[in-house]
Amino acid sequence: MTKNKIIVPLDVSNLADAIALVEKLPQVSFWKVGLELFVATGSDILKFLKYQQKQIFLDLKFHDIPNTVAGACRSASQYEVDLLTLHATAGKKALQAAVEAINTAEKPPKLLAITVLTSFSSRELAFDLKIPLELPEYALQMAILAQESGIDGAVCSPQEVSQLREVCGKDFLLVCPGVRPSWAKAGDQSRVMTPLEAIKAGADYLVIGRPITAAENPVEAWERICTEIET
Ligand SMILES: O=c1ccn([C@@H]2O[C@H](COP(=O)(O)O)[C@@H](O)[C@H]2O)c(=O)[nH]1
Repeated sequence: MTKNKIIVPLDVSNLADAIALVEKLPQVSFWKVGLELFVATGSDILKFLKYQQKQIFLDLKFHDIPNTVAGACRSASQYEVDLLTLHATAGKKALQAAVEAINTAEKPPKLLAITVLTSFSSRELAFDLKIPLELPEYALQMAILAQESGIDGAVCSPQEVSQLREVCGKDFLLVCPGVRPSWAKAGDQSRVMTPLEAIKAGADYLVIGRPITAAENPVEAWERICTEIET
């Protein structure tokens, strides 16, 4: 079912607001917990989502030396979340250490490597970060690095997903934020596509936040997106 492909981020600053959002949208089966909420509430929100039998994407984007990344992944594994992120730019040794660290967990999460944050434009990548490759090529190289290190999948913009799918194959999980229906504002996202375009391009999951959570009527926004994808 297409709606199971949509992950909604709980980008709020406290547990009460997070619970209110989950209760407002009982149709959503997959929620993302990111830095803002996890730093504020720790594992309480994860326990709540587990109790509600929701799937959980813990998006903490680890980026550190191999030993520290491994320790963070080991600690995160205890929560039995479904997806967990780290940056591909942490490098091969850190990626491999992460894979090894979660292997001993009872129910290890799928690890996803961030390729290039969807808020980045080509211009920022070239001029601010001084990356000498074109953005799509750089995102692809980050995904290949992750795959060769044993990581399960990547987070990328929908604009790069078809190329990553072609090179990395059907079993490599591709999760896309930077998704905007035609009627929603892009905000700080630079590399966007509509939900239908992103699915057609080969994304396994779409992360759609503000178009739903900041809408006047989140339930209506969710249903509108599901209808757009299904038709
Ligand atoms: O490259 C990335 C990686 C993660 N994100 C996260 O996804 C959501 C997107 O929310 P919107 O409101 O739909 O913009 C947010 O939690 C980000 O931290 C991303 O946007 N890009």
